[in-house]
Amino acid sequence: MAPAISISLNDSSDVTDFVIKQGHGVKGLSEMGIKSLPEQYIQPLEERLMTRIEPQESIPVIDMSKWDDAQVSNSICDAAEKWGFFQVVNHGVPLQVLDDVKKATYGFFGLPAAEKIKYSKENSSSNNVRFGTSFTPQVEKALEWKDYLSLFYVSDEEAAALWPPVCKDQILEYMKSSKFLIDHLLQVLMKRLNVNEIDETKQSLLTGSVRTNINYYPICPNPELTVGVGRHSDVSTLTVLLQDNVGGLYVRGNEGEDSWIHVPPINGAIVINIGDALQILSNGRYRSVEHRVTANGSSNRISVPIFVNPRPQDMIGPLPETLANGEKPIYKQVLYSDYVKHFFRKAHDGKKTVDFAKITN
Ligand SMILES: CC(C)(COP(=O)(O)OP(=O)(O)OC[C@H]1O[C@@H](n2cnc3c(N)ncnc32)[C@H](O)[C@@H]1OP(=O)(O)O)[C@@H](O)C(=O)NCCC(=O)NCCSC(=O)/C=C/c1ccc(O)cc1
Ligand SMILES: O=C(O)CCC(=O)C(=O)O
Ligand SMILES: [Fe+2]
Repeated sequence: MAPAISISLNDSSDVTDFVIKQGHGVKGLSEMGIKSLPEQYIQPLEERLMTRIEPQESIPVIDMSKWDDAQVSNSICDAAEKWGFFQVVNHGVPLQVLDDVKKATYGFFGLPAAEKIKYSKENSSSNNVRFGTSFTPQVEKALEWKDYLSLFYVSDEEAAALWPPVCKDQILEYMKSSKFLIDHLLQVLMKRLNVNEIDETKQSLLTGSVRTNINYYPICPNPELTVGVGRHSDVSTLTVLLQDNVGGLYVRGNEGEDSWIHVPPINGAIVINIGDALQILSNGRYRSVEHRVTANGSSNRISVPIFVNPRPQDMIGPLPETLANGEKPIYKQVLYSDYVKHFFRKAHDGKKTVDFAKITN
C-alpha cells in the first residue's frame, strides 16, 4: 500500500529524509506511484546500460548432477578463468529452500518503514546487521535504485538475537544448504591451482567469513536513467547468487568495452561468481568480473547473494602454490578488512578496488 505521505520530489533533502532517514527506501518512492525519477538517481550517461548483447556469447550453465566427473570440474575452472561467472543446476540446494528465502526477502521488505529502520546503520544494535539503500549514499554522486539488508554471520546465537525474525531462519537455512556446494566448488578450483588439500588454514582463508545480502529493486519510473547496481566486482572469494525470474543482471563480456552479457534467469539455478579475493589468491588466473543490474520499469526484482570471504583479519595475496612454477606475483599481501573497507568507502567504480592490491613498480 502507498504510504500516506507526500514529499516534494524536487527537494533532494526531502527525498533523502524519506528514503534514508525514515527507512522507506526506494521501495517507498516506487509505491507512492511517482511518475519521474528524483534527480539524485539520474546516473551519468556512461553508467546507464547500453546493452550490446552478444548472441554468440553466453555464461556457461553447468549441470552439477555428476559432481565428481572430471568434465564438470573442468567446466567449472574454465568458466572461472574465462568468464568469472557461471550458473549451476542440480546443485544440491533444495529448491524449497530457494523458494523460502525468496518469500522471506519479500517478507522483510514488506515490513513497515518504522520496522526496517531499526536495522539501519544509525539504529542497528550491531554493525553486523544493516538495512540500507543504494551502496554508500554519503559518497555517491548518483544513487542506485536498490534497497538491501546485509547480514554478517557470526553465530546461530547472534543471528537468533539480532537478525530480523521475518527472514532469519530462511536465510540461515539457505546459507547452510549452500555449504556443500561452496566447499565443492572451491576444492575443484583449488586443484587447478595445485592446491590438492584444503587444510584448516586454507579453509578459513577461503571461507572464513560469510555475508548474506537480500536486495530489493522496486519498479522504477525511468529505468533507462538509472541503475539497480552500478558496475562493480565483488570483494568476496566467491559469491553464490540467487535471482528471481525478472532478469537484469549483466556481466562484462570478453569482446570489448561495451560487451555486456545478460545472465538469464533459469528456474532453480544458482549463479556463481568469482570475487576479488580469489582473483588475488589465484594471482589473476580466476577472474573477478564486473557486473551491473539494470532498473526495471514494470517488475519488482529481488536477489540474494551469499558472499563467501576470507576473515577480516586474514592477509590475502597470491597463494604460494600458484607461484611455485616461477610465476611472478602481480598482487601483494593485503589485510582483507582493509581491502573491504576500501571498497565500501567509495562509490562503485568498476574494477578499481583491485588496484589496492596490485604490485606497482
Ligand atoms: C570491513 C568489514 C565489512 C567491517 O568492518 P568493521 O570493523 O565492522 O568496520 P566498520 O563497521 O567501521 O565498517 C567499515 C566501513 O565499511 C562500511 N560497511 C561495512 N559493512 C557495510 C555494508 N554491508 N554495506 C555498506 N557499507 C558497509 C561501514 O559503513 C564503514 O564505513 P565508514 O563508516 O565510512 O568508515 C568487516 O566486517 C570485514 O572485513 N568483513 C569481511 C567480510 C565481508 O563483509 N566481505 C564483503 C563481502 S561483500 C561483497 O563482496 C560485495 C558486496 C556488495 C554490496 C553491495 C553492492 O552494491 C555490491 C557489492
Ligand atoms: O542483484 C543481482 O543480481 C546482483 C547483485 C550484486 O551484484 C551484488 O549484490 O553484489
Ligand atoms: Fe555483485
